[in-house]
Amino acid sequence: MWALRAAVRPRAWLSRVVRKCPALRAAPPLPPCPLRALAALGPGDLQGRGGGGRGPRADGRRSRAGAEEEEEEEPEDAEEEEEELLRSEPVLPAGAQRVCLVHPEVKWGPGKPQLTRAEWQVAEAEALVRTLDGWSVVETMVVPTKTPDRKLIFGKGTLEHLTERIRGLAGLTAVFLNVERMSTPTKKELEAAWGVRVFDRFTVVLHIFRCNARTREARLQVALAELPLLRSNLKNDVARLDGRGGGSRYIMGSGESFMQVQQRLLKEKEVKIRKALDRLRRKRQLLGRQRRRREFPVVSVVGYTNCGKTTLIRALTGDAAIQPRDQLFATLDVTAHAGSLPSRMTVIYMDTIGFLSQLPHSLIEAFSATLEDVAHSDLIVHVRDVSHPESELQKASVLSALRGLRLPAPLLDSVLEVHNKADLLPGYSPAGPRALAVSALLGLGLEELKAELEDAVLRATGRRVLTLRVRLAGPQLSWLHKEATVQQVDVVPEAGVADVTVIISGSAYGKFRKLFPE
Ligand SMILES: Nc1nc2c(ncn2[C@@H]2O[C@H](COP(=O)(O)OP(=O)(O)OP(=O)(O)O)[C@@H](O)[C@H]2O)c(=O)[nH]1
Ligand SMILES: [Mg+2]
Repeated sequence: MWALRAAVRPRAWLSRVVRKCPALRAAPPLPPCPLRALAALGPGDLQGRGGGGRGPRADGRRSRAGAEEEEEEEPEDAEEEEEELLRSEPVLPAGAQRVCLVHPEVKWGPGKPQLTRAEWQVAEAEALVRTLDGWSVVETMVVPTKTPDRKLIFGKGTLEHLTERIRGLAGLTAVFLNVERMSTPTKKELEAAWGVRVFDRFTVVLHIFRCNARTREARLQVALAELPLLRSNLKNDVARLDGRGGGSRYIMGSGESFMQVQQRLLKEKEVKIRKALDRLRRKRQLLGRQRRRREFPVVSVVGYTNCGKTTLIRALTGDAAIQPRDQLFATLDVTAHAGSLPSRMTVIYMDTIGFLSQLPHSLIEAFSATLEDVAHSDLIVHVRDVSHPESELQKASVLSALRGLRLPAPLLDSVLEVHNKADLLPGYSPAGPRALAVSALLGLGLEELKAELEDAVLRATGRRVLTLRVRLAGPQLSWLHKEATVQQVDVVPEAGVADVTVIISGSAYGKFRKLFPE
């Protein structure tokens, strides 16, 4: 869920990212850079950075805004320094894993999750595992617990029974314990008891994010989210060294122990990452301002992960270079794509990162700034996978996350719901207003959706459809072509005039009246 500029990277850089993440499930090969540049223009950067200028301005004119605001100079070695910050070992092992999924079910008490059901949480955890290439769930165990906050999560008897079952599973290589975050001592004890590596949801989601992050901002955000893990690993390493009498020793002449040096290095790394992120964020904000000045209406497409946001944008824009994938968190970078509505009005669709219920907190914190752009859009489209058994719960998590973004009230009130994957539910029709059923995959219901989008965008942006009489000899007609969307021109030759139907913003209409006051 988050917005950022998809930078066009040199090919070598892309292949390095892919190589670093061998565990990602069969992601289709990245298209060559020029294609990617077309598919993933950054917010507002509609000329693309070296991307060949496929902007909504089909007339090939350059935007006015570009020169008006100075771009902040990036320090020369910024990119190199960022690459250095991003260099670290993957958090999960490479290669195939045979996983036992253990889901602690809290049946009662304050720890009982609201709204969710064990089967759904289990299905979601299984989907997370399946997202990683070569990983499979060989056994799923839903294990009751009254004490999820205790060090070992389960009561003594339950844990013994669980350990026996896990130890009895042939060929097991890891356990995915479906808790948000596990402390290092818990992890160590469980690994010792079960004889395989144990991961929590934070680690698994983080690894998926790491594999899917493409842009500098997304990669830096993952690196920031990774720091708590590095800190707890450090404690672990130091405890081990201490056992051998090494961890608390002073490094010769420095007056600092190994632990202190490592902590200082991590702190310095955090400061550098935050600084680099700030720099990229300021750039994004600048691009956003420029985009707003260009006055293309912006439609943010949000929704639960895997609901079909990217597929819908591909269908609405006809941009075949956009790559949807049957994978959780396929989209990690917010990208902008130009499309046109029935009246030929150009809108920018922002593809965003998907929501997940119980997304680990530090990941939310690391990525939340990229959702800033949603707050600046003119309309939000909430895509829902209505074929999903827990579609209502997914809707509730998305709405609660949207409320958390403190969006302007009119934007929140005007959310348009798109009920996607209707092809999987023959005869489906949405209940309630402001909702439309579509199949983004099969292209069903898209014309109705575009018409609805157009109405909603006109309402939200104060644009109007007007028919203006202009003199053919004067500059009005070409001015309108530049500053508004011309829908129709009816020439009245005997009078030397034309009736021009346009979609025009309030400010452009004001300018028109001032320039041509007859
Ligand atoms: N049957 C059916 N499948 C669809 C439809 N729309 C999308 N899908 C499939 O759903 C899967 C996810 O689609 P995406 O468009 O990548 O979903 P997303 O919401 O962008 O996912 P993330 O970026 O991971 O959050 C893909 O396998 C799509 O082919 C639809 O209308 N019908
Ligand atoms: Mg997507």
